[in-house]
Amino acid sequence: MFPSGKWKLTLDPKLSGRIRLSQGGDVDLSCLDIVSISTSKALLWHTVEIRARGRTDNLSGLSGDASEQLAADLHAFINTHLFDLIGTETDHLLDVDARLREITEGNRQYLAQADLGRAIASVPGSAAAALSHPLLDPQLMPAGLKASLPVSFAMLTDPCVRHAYNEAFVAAELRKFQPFFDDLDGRSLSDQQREACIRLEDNNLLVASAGSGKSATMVGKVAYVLEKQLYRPDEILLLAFNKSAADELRTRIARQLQVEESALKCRVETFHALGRGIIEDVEGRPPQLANWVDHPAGEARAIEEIIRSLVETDPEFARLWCDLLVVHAKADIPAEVFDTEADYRRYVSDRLRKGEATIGSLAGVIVKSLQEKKIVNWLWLHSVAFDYERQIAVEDDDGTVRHLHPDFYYTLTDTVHEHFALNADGTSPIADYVQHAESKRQAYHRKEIDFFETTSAQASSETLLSTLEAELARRAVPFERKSYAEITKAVEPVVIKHYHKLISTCIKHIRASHLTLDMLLERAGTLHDKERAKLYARVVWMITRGYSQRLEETNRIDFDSMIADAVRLVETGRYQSPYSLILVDEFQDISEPRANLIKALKQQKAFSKVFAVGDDWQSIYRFAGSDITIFTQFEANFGASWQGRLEQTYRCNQLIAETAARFVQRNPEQIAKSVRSTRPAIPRSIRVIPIDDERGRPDFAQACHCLLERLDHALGSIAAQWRNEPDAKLKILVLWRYNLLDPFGGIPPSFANIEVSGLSFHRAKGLEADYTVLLDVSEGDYGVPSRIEDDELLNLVIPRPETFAYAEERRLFYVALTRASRGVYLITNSRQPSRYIRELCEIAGEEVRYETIEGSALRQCPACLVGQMVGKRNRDGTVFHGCNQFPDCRHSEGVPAQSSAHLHRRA
Ligand SMILES: Nc1ncnc2c1ncn2[C@@H]1O[C@H](COP(=O)(O)OP(=O)(O)OP(=O)(O)O)[C@@H](O)[C@H]1O
Repeated sequence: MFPSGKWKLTLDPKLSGRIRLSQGGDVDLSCLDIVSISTSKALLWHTVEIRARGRTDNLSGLSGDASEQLAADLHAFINTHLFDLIGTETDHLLDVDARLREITEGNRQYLAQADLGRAIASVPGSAAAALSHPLLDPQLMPAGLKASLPVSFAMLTDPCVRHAYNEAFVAAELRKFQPFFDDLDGRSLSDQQREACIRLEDNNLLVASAGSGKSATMVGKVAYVLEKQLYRPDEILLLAFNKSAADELRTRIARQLQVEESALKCRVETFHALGRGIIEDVEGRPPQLANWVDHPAGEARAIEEIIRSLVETDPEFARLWCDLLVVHAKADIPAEVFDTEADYRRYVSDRLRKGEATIGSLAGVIVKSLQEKKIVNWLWLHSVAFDYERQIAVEDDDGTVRHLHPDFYYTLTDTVHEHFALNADGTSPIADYVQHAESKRQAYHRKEIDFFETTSAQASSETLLSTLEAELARRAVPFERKSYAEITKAVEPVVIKHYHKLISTCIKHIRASHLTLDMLLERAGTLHDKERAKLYARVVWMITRGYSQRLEETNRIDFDSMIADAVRLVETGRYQSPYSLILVDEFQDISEPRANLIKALKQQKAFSKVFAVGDDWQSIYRFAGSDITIFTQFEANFGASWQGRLEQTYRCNQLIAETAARFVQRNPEQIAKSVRSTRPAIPRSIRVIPIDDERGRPDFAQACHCLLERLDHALGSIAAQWRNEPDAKLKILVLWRYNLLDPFGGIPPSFANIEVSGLSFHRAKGLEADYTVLLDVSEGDYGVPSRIEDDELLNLVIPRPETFAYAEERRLFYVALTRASRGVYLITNSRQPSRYIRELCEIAGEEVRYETIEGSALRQCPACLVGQMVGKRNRDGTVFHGCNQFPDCRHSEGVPAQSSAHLHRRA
């Protein structure tokens, strides 16, 4: 299972400052050439990565402890050699002393280890090389050696001395550069922004929060280092997540530096453009990218074509893929995994709801459980004729006639099939169920009805469908599998689309991490729905093979291969990086290949620095291959670092900022931050508008239009309070989880006082408005949180799966909540309000206002927090108030407590 095969590492002092790596042949790496040692976790094991000048080696197949130990041993071995060099090669130590004193005198600049290294690297001799080595660890230095060095060396050997120097430097610099920061990028920077501009350790991570001015800080940092002449403009690289972000950053930097954009010498790029540029630079022509790379829909189309050709040429694949679509469209998650029974019931009912990808309903049947659905879909797939819950009259011993409704009745052979909720030991989680099952068995037996049963235990042990098939085959029931065309016509397009998206993500991970089928199958065994996971593992493995073949045959590469090629060119030294300061925006969305490119650039150019800015609360691209742990475990990836915070938000008022922050931090895995707003809390600026759903789904589009009319009117009437220019309008963002909710058909209406735009939660990232309207904040597969996105299959390929339920959906909702400065409107299906609304109410209490679309206050249920108290009438005509979420919430007022449930039921 180890992709890179066996390896052996020899750390032997007799090798005179070299380590020997045997991996096929022997290679001796000089300790002086090694620039970094890091550990990372792949799917099943940990890896130690050794980066040396011109090469990178990965030692994989280690346990977590073993990788830590090996990294520590390597680190110690290299340092022992460095100390030997410093202790024995003393000729140039006085020169080093002079350089150190020169650089520290007059507190002219922030001093990172790299700056000291850069200063003394020009001194000849190995002692200076050892002292400027990036892995030099003063804590390991023998006390005797430390004491023998000149006083100035304390900057190198005593972290406290350098720290104290830098603290004093930052304080002085804040004073000195006050006028500079007072007017930067059109605003006065906060203290935290200023400090982030000044700090320049070897590795820097700025942990921000929504609306905290990350872009202003990046602009400020570039302006500051250029003002100080610490770098030339062409030594600075800024990496943005997408083209529009790169364009905006470029414009703002050029404006700040007062140069034409075309004359800007700092590079502001996307990863895509950077990778392409590196390859073009070395090879003299741009990389030959697959034709789907530049089109968002192109990749899905390519995957679709690969699937189609596999279906035509490989019967095994066709069988697996169809089973996946029809029988295993969604995971069967056991009840124990859900927080409450109500959650589980909702989950099951969502998956069974008519018209939602249920082959079962196409077969004319609405079933009661997910396992029954699996059976129905299997029967449909094999064209087996059956009746669901057909009524059968059975006479008991005493002559009374009972009517039974067996789950399945096979008309061709008059066979009855019951699917019992029984455990492997014959017990059942449902009271009296065992007796009930037994009485059914006996009744069929008495009436000599041909009968067989399946059980929940078989579903868990993956033998349900094989048992069903064997029982039917024994009775010579004919099977005829539906054609691929029939299947794709019957399966809802969203199911296919969902699989395409999942497959696309998995292909990236499988190729980037060289995952094998065995590894995927091993992971599949750890998921809840193992049968589905194993099936999917085989399917995605075959598609990945087809995908790689297609690239090879056409001599093309995809985006990740392009980045990997660029990394190779950097690591082997064929590309010489000009960048000494690399700034990375939206670092929370970084993927492994992109992180590798940053590391390669950083390691190649000696003494270069990385400044990454991001907000782990806004990491929303796990589907596109991002790995949040590169951010949360920054030091393990990049080495010792300074980590700063931006905790002041300039956007949301304090109520929204604080509520959203507490909401997202309910996931303990998110980094803890305190968020303060520069805008005071606007009371009740979070509003919930429940919409009734009398005829099927509530009409969110109509509700949205009514609300916009109302806002336009209301804001127009107080225009004097906010209008600063005659034509000014307030900005309203209408946001939705899925594009099918777009109430404007792509063209938002225009109003006198408000400027409306609409887009998905994902696309709203980075945008801001005065008010936001969030549509369909309801429970459901396509609701908030979206259940469909949280497919456990993603955990087959993600190195460190998240354990907190709907972690990414929570962050996405946080992004949506934090776009507004003045107010957020949450429009919800009154029958299925999102659990997230309840959480906001728990956090903000009375500050969340329930109202009608016209703006009249509604009375929120104090018990469940998501329902409203509505007037109800008893049979005797007396009136009481009860929660409209009955029976999920039984709260009522105005009736004696003991009889309230009873009255509700009648009401
Ligand atoms: N020092 C400052 N003083 C006043 N306003 C500021 C300051 N810094 C940033 N802002 C403003 O705060 C708002 C948010 O800034 P920006 O868009 O850079 O934040 P962000 O951290 O990138 O937000 P998000 O991550 O939510 O997209 C902008 O309107 C910006 O002009």
